[in-house]
Amino acid sequence: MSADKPLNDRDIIVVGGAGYIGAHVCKTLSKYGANPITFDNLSSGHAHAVKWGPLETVDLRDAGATEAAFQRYAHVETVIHLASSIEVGIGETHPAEFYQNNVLGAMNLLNAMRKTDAAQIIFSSTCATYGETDAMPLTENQPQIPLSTYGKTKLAIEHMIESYHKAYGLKYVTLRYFNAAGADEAGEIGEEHDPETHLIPIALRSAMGLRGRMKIFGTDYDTPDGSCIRDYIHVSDIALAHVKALLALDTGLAATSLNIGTGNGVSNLEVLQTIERVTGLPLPYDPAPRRGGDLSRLYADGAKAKAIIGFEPQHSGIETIIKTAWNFHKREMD
Ligand SMILES: NC(=O)c1ccc[n+]([C@@H]2O[C@H](COP(=O)([O-])OP(=O)(O)OC[C@H]3O[C@@H](n4cnc5c(N)ncnc54)[C@H](O)[C@@H]3O)[C@@H](O)[C@H]2O)c1
Ligand SMILES: O=c1ccn([C@@H]2O[C@H](COP(=O)(O)OP(=O)(O)O[C@H]3O[C@H](CO)[C@@H](O)[C@H](O)[C@H]3O)[C@@H](O)[C@H]2O)c(=O)[nH]1
Repeated sequence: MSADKPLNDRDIIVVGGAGYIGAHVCKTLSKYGANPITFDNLSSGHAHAVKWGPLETVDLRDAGATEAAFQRYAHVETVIHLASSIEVGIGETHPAEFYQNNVLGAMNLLNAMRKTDAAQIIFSSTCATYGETDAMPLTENQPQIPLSTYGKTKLAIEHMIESYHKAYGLKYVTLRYFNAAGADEAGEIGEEHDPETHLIPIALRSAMGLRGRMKIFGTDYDTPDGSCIRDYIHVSDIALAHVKALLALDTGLAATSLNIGTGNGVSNLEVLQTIERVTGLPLPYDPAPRRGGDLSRLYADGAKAKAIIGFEPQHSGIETIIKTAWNFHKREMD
C-alpha cells in the first residue's frame, strides 16, 4: 500500500455519485487510490460529473434493479450512500415522495447489500436530524427531534442502519454533514442543482443577474441579525471525511455517528455580504416569510470527528467557500 494512495486500487460503490457531494467524493476517492463505482438514477445528478469511474444507472426505489446492480459488483465491501431527496422546503409539501425515495430507497439498498460482500456503509446524514435548541455548537449527544420531513427521513435511515448493525453486523459511519458549499478547487465539478434551492448558488446567480432579486426567508429569527445561521463546510472537506471514515472502518471502527462541520455559524445576511465582497457585485435582497422546516441556527461541535476519524476541515473559511463557488458559477457568464 503506498502512503499517498492508501485505498490501493479498491472498488467502492458510491450511491448518488453523480450528485454535487457524490462527485466530489468520487474525485477524492480516486486521488487516494480507489475506483469509485457510481450508482445513480440521474434524477438530480449529472452523467458529466461521473469522471473517476463507471456509472451504473439504477433507481433505489426499484428493489429488483438495485439488487441486480449490487450483484454485478458483489465483491465490493464498502458502500457510500449519498442518494437522497435533499431540499428541506420541498419535503414539507411532498412528504410521500421523500419517504419513498429516502427511506424505501435506503431499505432496498441495505437489503441488496446483505446479499453481497458489502459489509460496511458510510451514510450521508444531516444536522437537520437535530431539533431546535440553544445548545450550540451541537454535539452528537443532542436529542434528534427533526423539525422537517427531510430530517425525519434521514433519522429513520440512521435508525435502520443501527438496527442492521446490531442484528446483522453491518459496520457503519454516519456522517451528519452541516451545509455543504463551495466547489472543487480545480473547477472540474461544482453545485448544479436544478431547480437550485441552496442559498449560496442562488445568491451568486442573483448577483450575476441570472435570476431575480434575492429573497431572504425569515429576518425575524432570534439571531443577532434576524436571519438563520448555518455552518458552511467546503464540499472537498466533506469528501475527505469519507476517506477518513473508510480508513477508520478498515482499522477496527465498527459503528459511529459524527458531525461534519466547522463550528462557525454564519448568518444568511453575512453570506450575502461575503458574496458582495468576493464578487464585487451588489446583491440587494428582499425579506420574505420564513421557509417551513427551517431551524434558526445550526453549527457543529466537530471534536468527535477529529477524535474518532482524525477529520478536520482544511478549506472551509466562508471566503474560500464562496471564492471556489464563484469560480465555478462565473463560467455561466462566459
Ligand atoms: N447539500 C448539503 O448541504 C447537504 C447537507 C447535509 C446532508 N446532505 C446529504 O448529502 C447527500 C448528497 O447531497 P447533494 O447535495 O450532493 O445532493 P444531490 O441531489 O446533488 O445528489 C444526490 C444524488 O442522488 C441521486 N439519487 C437521488 N435519488 C436516487 C434514487 N432513488 N436512486 C438513485 N440515485 C438517486 C441523484 O440523481 C443525485 O445524483 C444527500 O444524502 C443529502 O441528504 C447534503
Ligand atoms: O433563496 C434562498 C435560499 C435559502 N435561504 C435560506 O438560507 C438558509 C440555508 O438554506 P439552504 O441553502 O437551502 O440549506 P438548508 O436548508 O440548511 O439545507 C441544506 O443543508 C442541510 C443541513 O443544514 C442539509 O441537510 C440539506 O440537505 C441541505 O439542502 C436557510 O435559512 C434558508 O431559508 C434564503 O433565505 N433564500
